[in-house]
Amino acid sequence: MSEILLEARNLQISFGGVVAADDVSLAIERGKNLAIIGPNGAGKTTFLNICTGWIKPTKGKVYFEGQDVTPLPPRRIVRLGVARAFQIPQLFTEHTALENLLISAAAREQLRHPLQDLHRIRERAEMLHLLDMVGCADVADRLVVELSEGQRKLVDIAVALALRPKLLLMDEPTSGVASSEKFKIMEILVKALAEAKVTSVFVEHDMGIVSRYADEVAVWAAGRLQMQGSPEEILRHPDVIRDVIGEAV
Ligand SMILES: Nc1ncnc2c1ncn2[C@@H]1O[C@H](COP(=O)(O)OP(=O)(O)OP(=O)(O)O)[C@@H](O)[C@H]1O
Repeated sequence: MSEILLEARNLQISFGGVVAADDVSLAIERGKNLAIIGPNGAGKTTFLNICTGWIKPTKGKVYFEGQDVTPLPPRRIVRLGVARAFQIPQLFTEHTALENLLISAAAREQLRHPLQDLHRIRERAEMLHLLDMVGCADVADRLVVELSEGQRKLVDIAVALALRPKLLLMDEPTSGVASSEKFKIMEILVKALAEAKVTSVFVEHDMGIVSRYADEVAVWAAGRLQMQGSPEEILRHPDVIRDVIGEAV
């Protein structure tokens, strides 16, 4: 039986004259990979920012595992199990890949001075396993600044998984990566999410990626959720082809 992990109800927010969320209601099922598609400025990132508590809606609510998380600060929402990965990986570039995961583990365990106490963090084996899950075990001791963009994306996902999330929200996980590498990264990512039993939402502009890796697709336009359904149904819809994709996938 399907179970709702996160539910947004009637979200509303405007920035000046721009309506970035206009009565948005969306339910995310546990265990699914949901893709969000839509033109630039449609409000996709705003939706993720509301779910993580970074932006507070003027109306509407977000429920995570049935709990109203709308008024909570972002760090409390992270602790409940909602993690975020960004279009540009948010990593400490002068630290190694493993150290970045250890810092994440330290944040999870609420250690006060993670950077000073890195060698004392006990979760080393768990972090090495996460790096292995994203195919980056061999670069564990390399500085992030030396890694390829693709490796940084994967390490960034491992850093998010180090928080032991139940839900991972991602803004264009494969952007900035050569198209030949995109599918390889998504393949690794989707496998790692399944192994860690993490539900995901990812904003994506590449319809090839959406059709292959999303279980469900939500279409955004002008701050509104226009439709939601299976990739087969959504990517063939004439309105989606006309307004979002430009041509059939
Ligand atoms: N903090 C903010 N202050 C002012 N305007 C904002 C803010 N955040 C978003 N907006 C505006 O709200 C609208 C929706 O932005 P958002 O980033 O959510 O769109 P998007 O669908 O993610 O776009 P893209 O695909 O280009 O990333 C845009 O017009 C944007 O300029």
